[in-house]
Amino acid sequence: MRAERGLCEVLTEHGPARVLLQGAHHHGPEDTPTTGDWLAIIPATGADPALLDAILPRRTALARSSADGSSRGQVLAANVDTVVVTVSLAAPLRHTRTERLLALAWESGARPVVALTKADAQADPEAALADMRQVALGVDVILTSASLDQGTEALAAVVHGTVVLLGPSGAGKSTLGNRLLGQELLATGDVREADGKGRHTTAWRELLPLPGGGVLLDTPGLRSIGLTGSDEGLGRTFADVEALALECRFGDCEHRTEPGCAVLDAIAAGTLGERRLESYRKLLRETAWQASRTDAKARSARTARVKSTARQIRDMKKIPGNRFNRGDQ
Ligand SMILES: Nc1nc2c(ncn2[C@@H]2O[C@H](COP(=O)(O)OP(=O)(O)OP(=O)(O)O)[C@@H](O)[C@H]2O)c(=O)[nH]1
Ligand SMILES: [Zn+2]
Repeated sequence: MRAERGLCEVLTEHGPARVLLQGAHHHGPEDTPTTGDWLAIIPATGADPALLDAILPRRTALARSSADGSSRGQVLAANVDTVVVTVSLAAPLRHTRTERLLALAWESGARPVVALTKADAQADPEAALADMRQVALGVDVILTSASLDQGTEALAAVVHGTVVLLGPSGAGKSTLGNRLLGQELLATGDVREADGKGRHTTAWRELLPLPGGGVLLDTPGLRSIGLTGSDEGLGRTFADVEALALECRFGDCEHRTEPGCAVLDAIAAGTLGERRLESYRKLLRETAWQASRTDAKARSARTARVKSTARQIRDMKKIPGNRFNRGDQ
């Protein structure tokens, strides 16, 4: 359920228990339990406390790179199935931020869903919905309003397993979480303003059971998460741009002024928004920087691999009737 220095709280078949982390489990993120992990523990005997034996392999891992620049990211939550990217309609939409969170979700191995919150605060929520569907490709986008009691069931229908809510402060994550839980278990902005404690008072790590099955995972660390040093997640988020880029004449096309650039052609034709390309570039720069910081060699190897694959695909296409050009490659 939660891990603090040297100690973690777990749920066992007999209820909650405290487990001591031994020295061997303090080396890296893979050896440190995090919320959502499955652990093998050595039960307490007599005066001896329960001990951590092993962390089971993680199906998914939401991570951010460590602030000290060390090469391994900090895993903020393990085994998350659904990431609800929460976007408030009460403020101007900032798509790059949404795309960053979508990339992070794909990267983790979980399935993202977008929840548009505060639909009551929008003059034209349907237009915002249509807009978001262009940003969140291949992702369910659900319009919700806690004030109007809208969208909770639709959202509950598309989330499964272990669920986390990601989004900026004030987006309505806690409010939405309470709707999914069917109880006021998370402190929302109103409460925080009333008791004067300010933001981020949800300073616990918890797994809260959802009425339809699964759990809601709420950890404070997830509230300020950024991108980790890999761009697989970006590839999923910007599948439209990446597919076009494969059609560019030059394998290392930067889609700026190059002739035969399929990306620029699509922008000129109005089938790809310019903002989308800018966002893609910005996030690529971020991951490139993160990646070069964490593992420059792996990064350049990957870049070379992608380029040569793109080149091969293009070369094959130039040869009519090429056996590699039948659509099954
Ligand atoms: N009008 C309107 N306001 C809402 C809605 N949902 C949440 N709010 C308000 O938005 C504010 C922030 O909501 P929270 O749920 O606390 O937001 P949060 O994302 O959990 O914020 P942090 O804990 O700071 O990350 C509160 O004052 C809520 O009452 C909604 O559907 N409509
Ligand atoms: Zn191009």
